[in-house]
Amino acid sequence: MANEVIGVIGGSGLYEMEGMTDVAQVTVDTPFGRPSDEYVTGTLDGVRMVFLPRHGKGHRFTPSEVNYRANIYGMKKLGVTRIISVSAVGSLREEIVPGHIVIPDQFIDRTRGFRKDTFFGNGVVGHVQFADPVCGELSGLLHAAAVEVGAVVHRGGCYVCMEGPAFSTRAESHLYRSFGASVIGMTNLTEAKLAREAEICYGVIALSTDYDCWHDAHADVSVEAIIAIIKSNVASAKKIIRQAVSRVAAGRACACGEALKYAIISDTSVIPVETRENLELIMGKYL
Ligand SMILES: CSC[C@H]1O[C@H](OP(=O)(O)O)[C@H](O)[C@@H]1O
Ligand SMILES: Nc1ncnc2[nH]cnc12
Repeated sequence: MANEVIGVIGGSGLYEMEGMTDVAQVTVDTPFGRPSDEYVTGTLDGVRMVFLPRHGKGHRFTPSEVNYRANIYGMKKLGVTRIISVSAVGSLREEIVPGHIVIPDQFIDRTRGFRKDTFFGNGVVGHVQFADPVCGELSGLLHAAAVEVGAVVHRGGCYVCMEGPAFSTRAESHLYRSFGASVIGMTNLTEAKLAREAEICYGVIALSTDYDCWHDAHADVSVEAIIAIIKSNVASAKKIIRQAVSRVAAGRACACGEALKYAIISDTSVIPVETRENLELIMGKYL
């Protein structure tokens, strides 16, 4: 585990990670602007960790305002090779009861282009594979950890990533159900894309907090109800992280660490100097 650093991005209701030792607050500068907050570095059961609250402490950024590029860049700069996202999601399936955990393995993009969701552009073009958008190895660990701590967990499932910040209309909620999707949220797809481009493994612990607004026998989603469920389940999410982190092996057997190897199509001899400098950390070895 010597060189492995695990990042945790905390979503709604998870603004800090207790239990770490050697804790430090780190401000990270990036070519893409400011991350959501200071990163908190430390050690959890002997494993080096970096924590970042996605919406900032005090929940200051909407899902569209979060600077996902800066957040992922900062993780890379701090040496993170695997990111665990903890997120609140609405359930689109009867069997995913509020309080259950889902480890999603697919996404549907319903964002509207307001977010910067790629490091490419400004003279360098690349296309990463994204057929399997989360790291299978890390997701397997998260699933096993959830089982071990006694959570009710669903392995796999499709996460619809909507723009927000308003929740869905009832017609949209039924539409997503007709797609066969499992859960809905507003953040994870954007992060997963950038993590892939940064060659960082990405896995999600999604906490089902509500039945969105499709279910006749349950109240429509509200922030109040979401927060209540998060409060009673956040301890379980933290246990899952701790359990998963203790099982992470040194070295990665997955392909996430080479995601850019065959992705860049630009003639690297014509990449502008500033672009090259900004992307040195992310893809310098390929340019
Ligand atoms: C507070 S309800 C909606 C909010 O919760 C989820 O956030 P996160 O993914 O950061 O846990 C959802 O995506 C919305 O941003
Ligand atoms: N129903 C819902 N829609 C979108 N994001 C959510 N996060 C938690 N519940 C949600």
